[in-house]
Amino acid sequence: MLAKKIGFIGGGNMAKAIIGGLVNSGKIAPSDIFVYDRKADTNQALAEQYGINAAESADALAREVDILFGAVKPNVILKVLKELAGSLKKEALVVSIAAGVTLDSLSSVLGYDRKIVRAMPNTPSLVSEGMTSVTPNALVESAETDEVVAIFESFGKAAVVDEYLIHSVVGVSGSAPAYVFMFIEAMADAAVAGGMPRAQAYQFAAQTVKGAAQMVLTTGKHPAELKDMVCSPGGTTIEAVKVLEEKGMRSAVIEAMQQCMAKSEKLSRS
Ligand SMILES: NC(=O)C1=CN([C@@H]2O[C@H](COP(=O)(O)OP(=O)(O)OC[C@H]3O[C@@H](n4cnc5c(N)ncnc54)[C@H](OP(=O)(O)O)[C@@H]3O)[C@@H](O)[C@H]2O)C=CC1
Ligand SMILES: O=C(O)[C@@H]1CCC=N1
Repeated sequence: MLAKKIGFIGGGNMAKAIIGGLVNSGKIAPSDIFVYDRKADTNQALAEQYGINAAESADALAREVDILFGAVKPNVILKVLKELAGSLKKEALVVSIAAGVTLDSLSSVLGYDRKIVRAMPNTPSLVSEGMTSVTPNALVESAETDEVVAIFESFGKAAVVDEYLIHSVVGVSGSAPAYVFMFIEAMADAAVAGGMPRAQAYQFAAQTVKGAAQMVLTTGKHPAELKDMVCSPGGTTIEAVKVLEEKGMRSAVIEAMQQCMAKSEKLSRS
């Protein structure tokens, strides 16, 4: 059990995924989790769903917690953290999950003596399959970094990365569930076109993506070798592979991710 009080400023999609993952892990008591969103109904819904505490204000939450997650949009996070900085406990650690907001800009509003971690999680955290990067500033001790990694590992995988790699992380895991959902939706559409009921099509497509991912993670084989194992000579799969190559699937994915990473870089300069 983690004997720390953890707070969330912002109770939107990502905060909900982390809170859900943490509570489901059983590694922290829901009574040690606090949330403050500017919408009262969001606070109430999260408190009811997960048995956590809804704080009365951002300041009240900041005074209470040992680890504070900044889970508001990148364009407001600096203003929000600046306003509550004076209420934080001296030793409290701040974890920002905002895309494109650098450790330096976070320090500029929280104080250069504040322990800060930049993290980039993703929404599969909600089903305990998250992938999160963790980047501490120089003041964070290694035991504290381990603690933050352990928090994220309670609902998935986590790894420490250098700050310059965060743009790649945004592209390959932070934003990536969206592209995978589009892929699943497109596969299901084709199955529906072939006559399969919609719900069954989603089940077949999603389980196949999950199984293929599991093969990459557990067999140690190159993805190309795994693809070759599916392509029977003169068979069905190679026909699909040919069309995906003709339509430029690989370059579409690479270019899409490069745009995503470029936006992450642009956000960090603004
Ligand atoms: N969604 C994702 O997959 C991922 C998101 N992130 C990062 O997580 C952060 C949150 O993203 P996401 O959850 O998608 O966004 P959401 O818009 O879903 O959540 C943000 C929440 O914060 C609320 N909020 C805004 N201002 C304040 C304030 N001053 N005080 C308290 N609450 C406030 C918003 O309310 P309102 O709706 O009224 O504005 C909203 O409910 C972003 O910085 C994003 O970069 C990182 C990785 C993945
Ligand atoms: O779209 C966004 O900006 C956020 C960051 C990573 C995933 N969602």
